[in-house]
This record gives sequence, C-alpha cells and structure tokens, in this order.
Amino acid sequence: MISSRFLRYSAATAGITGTAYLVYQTVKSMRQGFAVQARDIKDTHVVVIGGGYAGISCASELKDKCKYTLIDAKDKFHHNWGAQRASIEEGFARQLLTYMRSKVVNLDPGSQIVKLENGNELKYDYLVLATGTGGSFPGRIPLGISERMRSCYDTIRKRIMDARSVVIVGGGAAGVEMAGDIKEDFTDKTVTLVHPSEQLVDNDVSDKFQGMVKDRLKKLGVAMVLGERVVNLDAAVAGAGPAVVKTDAGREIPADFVIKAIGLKVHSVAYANSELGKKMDNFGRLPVNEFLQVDGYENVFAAGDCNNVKERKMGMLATQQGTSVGKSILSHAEGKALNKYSGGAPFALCIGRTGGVTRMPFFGGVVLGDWVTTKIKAKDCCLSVVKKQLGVKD
Ligand SMILES: Cc1cc2nc3c(=O)[nH]c(=O)nc-3n(C[C@H](O)[C@H](O)[C@H](O)COP(=O)(O)OP(=O)(O)OC[C@H]3O[C@@H](n4cnc5c(N)ncnc54)[C@H](O)[C@@H]3O)c2cc1C
Repeated sequence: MISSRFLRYSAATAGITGTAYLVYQTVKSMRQGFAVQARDIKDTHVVVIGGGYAGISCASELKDKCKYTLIDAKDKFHHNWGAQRASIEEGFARQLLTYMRSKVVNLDPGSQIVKLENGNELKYDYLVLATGTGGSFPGRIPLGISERMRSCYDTIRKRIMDARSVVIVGGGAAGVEMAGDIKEDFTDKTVTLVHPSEQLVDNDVSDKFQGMVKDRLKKLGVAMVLGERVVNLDAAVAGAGPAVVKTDAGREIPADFVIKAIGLKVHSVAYANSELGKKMDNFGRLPVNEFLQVDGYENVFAAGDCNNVKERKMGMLATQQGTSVGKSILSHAEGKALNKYSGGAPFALCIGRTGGVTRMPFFGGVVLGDWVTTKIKAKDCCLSVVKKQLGVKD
C-alpha cells in the first residue's frame, strides 16, 4: 500500500508548483489483483519511474485518463539541454529546474511492486521505466540532489568567467555545445576541446555534419585537440581550478579551469537487482520490442535512454517514446492494439547562441546550419518548448 506520507508529499508538491499536475497525480486508492487484461481504465494504476523527458511525457499522456504515480529521485526536473547555457548565463539555471521527488531501489515484476528508498512499496498494473542516464555536472546532476544545483551553476559560471583558459575534455555533443557557448560569449578566452577520436559528436553523424561542426568551432576560435586521450582527467578536474591537462600523445595543456564532458551511464539502480536486471545489456539498457514493452513482460515498458532502441539517445526521442508508451498503456488497458513507436526527430547541435548544425529526420537526413539550428535550439536551448510541455508558465 502507498503510505499516507507519500500522499501528503504529493499534495505538498502540488502546492509548490503549478506544474505538479503534470508531475504527480495523487493515487486515491490501490487496486488489488493485477492480471493484465481489459479493465476499467479509470481503475488502472500506472507507476512511472523517472521524471525526465520520457517519464513526464508518458505521465502527460495518462493525465485525467487513469491513476498514475510519477516517481523521481530528484525533487526537480533538470532540463539538461541548457546546461552549457546555464554555465555561462546568469539566471538561466533557475529555469532549468522544476519540482519532483523519491527514489526507487528495487522492484518485483512478479508481485507488481516497486520498492522505494524509504521502505514503502507501491503496486502497479503497468510499470514504465524511464530512468535515463547520469553523468558529470553540469550536463547531469546526481540522483536525488537538485536543491544545490543553482548555486553549483553559479559557481561554474564564476569559474568560467574568471578563467583565461578553459579545457573541455570530451567532444561528444555536450562537450561541443559547451565549447561553443563559452567561446562565443567570451571571445577573449582560450577554449580547447580535447577528444580521443578524430570524429567529434559520435561516429553516426555524416561527413557533412562533421565538417560543419568543425568549421563552426574553428570560426568561433575553439582549439581542437583530436585523436588524443587525456590521461590525468581526475586529477585535472579535482581542484576545480588551474591544472595541466596531459594527453597520451605527451601533450600538456595548461588551463585555468577544466570541464569534464564525458561518461554518461544508464541509471539502472531501480531494476538492476530484479528479474529485469538479467535482461540488461552491457550498458544497463533494457531490451524492448516495437511497442517499447520490456522483453517478456506485457505490462512493463521502458522508454528513453534506459532502453536499447537503436537510435541516437535524445530527449526529443525520449519524449516521443514516453508519449507512445502512455498511448499503448491506455489502449492495452482497454483491450485495444498497442501503439507502435516510430521515432524521428531533428538532431540539433547548438554551437554558441547563434549557430550550429542540425540533421533533419526527413529528405534523407538533410543537414542544415546556423539559421535553422538557432531557430530550433540555439536561441534558448528549447526552454520554451519544454516549458510548454511541462506546463510551466513563468
Ligand atoms: C549536456 C546534455 C545536453 C543534451 N542536449 C540535448 C538536446 O539538445 N536535445 C535532445 O533531444 N537531447 C539532448 N540530450 C540528451 C537527453 O538529455 C537525454 O536523451 C534525455 O535526458 C533522456 O531522457 P529520459 O527521460 O530517458 O531520462 P532522463 O532525462 O535522464 O531522466 C531520468 C530520470 O529518472 C530519474 N531516476 C533514475 N533512476 C531513478 C530511481 N531509481 N528512482 C527514481 N528516479 C530515478 C532521474 O532522477 C531522472 O530525473 C542532452 C544530454 C546531455 C547530457
């Protein structure tokens, strides 16, 4: 049974923010008997673990149609697409965080129960795993900790502003965006991007995309050290101040501030020690079918970064997956056909506020430059789109 404490928390959360209706729907009663069969949809209880892009879009789909509980270890939603902007622009971080709470430490698909960190258990008819990925700040924030995030963004912004030279380790999408934002706003700083491969972003982008990314970085004046691996990363970032970054090619790059932009890991703690854990791939992702049901389970779905759908892991796609899962659950509860997930979203990489590169999901993946990328993302890091989705008014 759900505890009254949990219910009170949900109500209190609803009072804190006008967006809570998208985040939590208080569960008024718990159903007994959880056979997966056509049922009165209003009696169906869906537990969604993870209030990131996938979890929120799933909950939005379920809102007003069935009972659902959205659980997140963080008390706030972190719009991490704007992490680089919040690291350089005062006041931007405030807009990246909205409210949430609680952590799932295990679950049992047999008895259809999830176990919370505080010892409480929660029964479900359908379970949605949307636990995503974690990594280093500023791109990601640790599970359960968000109250200090604004001051962490204040600190990183001050360090960047005070530094004459910044080294960013990791030339994936996050590192490229960070380099672009810093260099465009602070032209007098030396910004160096170090990446172990000659290919920035990842190996899936086309040569044209790759070329445009490098041209844009060069145009802004970002120095690139490619094909060299940093060998003293932990020591270099530990002091949060001046350091000498060393690479496996023997290069030494002095920096006033070093930013780590590598190492995303799937958050599998909710299911790793359950039956589902046996199904995880080497990255901790869960195998799903075309309806995003976890292999072998009719009433368990995985959406977003924590599943093994073969596509770029993106928030835009996680959002679509969450919506698709919500639709499937509602259909399934009514004994109707499930919704097939189809995917397809632009991949927009902003490199500074005024440009970047975007691959469209149509015309064979046409690649477009600064103007389109600024319109789609670079101007406000999609804040307005995501706020609309969350129902945030200010
Ligand atoms: C710096 C950076 C920039 C990015 N920019 C873009 C971009 O511009 N566009 C784009 O489309 N994508 C972008 N991405 C990728 C995008 O952020 C991810 O694909 C997206 O966050 C995945 O969404 P999700 O809902 O699957 O998981 P997440 O957003 O990771 O959310 C998962 C949630 O689950 C919670 N959780 C995990 N485990 C538990 C547990 N045991 N109990 C309770 N709660 C739990 C976490 O607290 C978290 O809130 C970016 C990623 C990074 C790192």
